[in-house]
This record gives sequence, structure tokens and C-alpha cells, in this order.
Amino acid sequence: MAIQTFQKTNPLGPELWNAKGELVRPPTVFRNFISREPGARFPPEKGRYHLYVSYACPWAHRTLIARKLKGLEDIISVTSVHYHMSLTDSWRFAREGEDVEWPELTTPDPLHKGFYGTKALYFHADPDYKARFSVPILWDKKLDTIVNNESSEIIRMFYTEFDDLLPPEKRNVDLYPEALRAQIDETNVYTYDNVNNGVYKCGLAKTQEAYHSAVNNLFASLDRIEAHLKSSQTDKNGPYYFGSEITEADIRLYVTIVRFDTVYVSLFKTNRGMIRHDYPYIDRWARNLYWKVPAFRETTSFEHIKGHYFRSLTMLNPEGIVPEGPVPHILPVD
Ligand SMILES: N[C@@H](CCC(=O)N[C@@H](CS)C(=O)NCC(=O)O)C(=O)O
Repeated sequence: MAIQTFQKTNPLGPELWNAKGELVRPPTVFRNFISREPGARFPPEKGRYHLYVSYACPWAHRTLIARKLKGLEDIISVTSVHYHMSLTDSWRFAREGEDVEWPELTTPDPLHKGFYGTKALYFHADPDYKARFSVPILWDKKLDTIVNNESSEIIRMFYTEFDDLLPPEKRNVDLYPEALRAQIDETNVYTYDNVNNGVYKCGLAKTQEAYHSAVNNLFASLDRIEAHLKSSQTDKNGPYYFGSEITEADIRLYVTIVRFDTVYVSLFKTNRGMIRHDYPYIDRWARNLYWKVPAFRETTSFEHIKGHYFRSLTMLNPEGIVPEGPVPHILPVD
């Protein structure tokens, strides 16, 4: 495939900002669902689906955590892109025989020989594709196309649609329990706007005013989350967001918090405080997930996270120098 002829689309192109210099994210395009409903175009099948991720990307990180919590490792395969994202060509795969750093996480595309990166996948799925070349991408090997590229929907499919293929202990993992759905949905909106996207609104603000308002909002939100987690940890007896069981709310908050002290504080100028020094309940919650729940630790690569942000976002860090701290990347559990 002649990937050299593809259009150039900057992952951080001008369409991402409004007139006030505030970051505005466009919606994702492929929105199909894997479903156990009879006659579904994308039925759950072992070995049929493949997940393309970046270990650096917080949205892709959600899908890696959900896949592990649900025990889908043998059912859905994974490929990670190289940690470096080009500002003209987006994500790339390792090339055949390339000597990459952290080779266990960075391989060529196992499904399409010669595909350079995510751009090739998107154009293979739709030659007229006009949107972004983002990860995560849930790929159907059978129809050789994209099922979905929106992490919030991909994780929901993982929760239930493969349950018939799973042993009882994994089938019973319920990350979106009926009794908490309204609270989880409300938390998702809050976490997304103020925290997940909130850090990007600080880092990619184009004016002092846009930055000022984003940073105020971010730290007010962290204060509110700190109070919530204090009450979960003291009154509700639980280490998790809603008490004693992990839910989607934990997954969606963790992916930003674990990148906060290591990347966002310096690169995105969210330096009014650090999680480890100023937010003891958020810090304890995050350390517990990282150290005690393998699905969180095993999907967290500080190497890819730091390498990606500090070396790819050259408009914020032109020399691509990766800071050494904080040391350690995350504090021990106790
Ligand atoms: N709405 C998407 C957002 C994913 C996203 O923004 N991914 C970024 C990396 S953190 C990306 O791949 N950007 C590259 C590009 O747009 O070309 C989701 O949650 O799945």
C-alpha cells in the first residue's frame, strides 16, 4: 500500500482550538459495537479482535486496564505503537528488525505487513477517512476493518460482550454495576471534562487567559476529588473510588493521575501542586491501584509515558529532553 501518498494531518492541528485559544476535542468516527445479539456484524469471538494502543496515551490506557481486569488477554490481542508520535504522521509501528527501546512493548503491526502506522490502518478501513489517526483502535481481523476508536465505548464492550467466553470469576467482574451506574455516569462527565481533558486544556492553552482558567478549574476539581476519596477511604471503607469494588470511575481517573507528577506538572504547567505532596487521599488511592492491582501496574509504562510526551510534543519541549524525576515515578504503597 502506498502510504507515502497519504494526506498530512497534524495530531495537534489548528482545528483543535477555538477562537479563545481553548482546546476543543473533535468526536471520534468509528462507533460500531461488538455485540452478543444474534445477527450482530461484530459478534464476540476468541482471537477475532485486535487492540492497537499506545502505552503513553491515557485514553488507550483505559482499554488496556479494562482488558486485563476482565481477563481478555487470550481473547483480544494487542499491539502498541512506538512511543514517539510524529506531529505530521501521527503514531508509527516499529519497523521489521528495528532496534527499538523497550522492544517488549514496541513491535511491527502483526496483522498488516508493511503498514507504517495508524494512518495506514485508518485509510485501509476507509480510503476517504478525514479525521484523526488516534489510538486506541479496536480492529476486526475477520472483516479487516476498524470496529471502534472511542475508548469509552471499547471498554464498555469489554465489560459484558465477551462474558460467554470467560470463566465465572472474570464474568463476575462488573466494572459498571447497576446500583452505581448513575453515579459512575455523572463522575465520568466530571472526570473527563475537568481532569482527563483538563490537563490537556492547561498544557495546550494558546493564551494566558485560557491557561489560567484551565488551571484554576483543574485544581478546584482535584480538591473536590480529594474530598471524595477521603470519604471513600474513611467512611466507606474502600480503597476504590466508590468503596470496596473497582469500577469504571477508577479506570478513568487513574490514567490521568498516574501521569500527573511525571509529565503534566512540568510539560503541561499544572504545577500548582503535585499529587504526592498535596493530595494525600488521591495519592493513596493511585498507589493502591498501581501496587496492588496488576491490571493497573502492568499496563503502566513510565518509559513510554515520559518518552512520548517529552519527545513528541516538541512545540512545548523543543529539545526533546526527558526529565529524570520525579524519583521514584510513583511512591511505594505505604
Ligand atoms: N476520543 C478518543 C481520544 C483518543 C486520543 O486523543 N488519542 C491521542 C493520543 S493520547 C492520539 O492518538 N492522537 C494522535 C492523533 O490524533 O493523530 C478516545 O478516547 O479513544
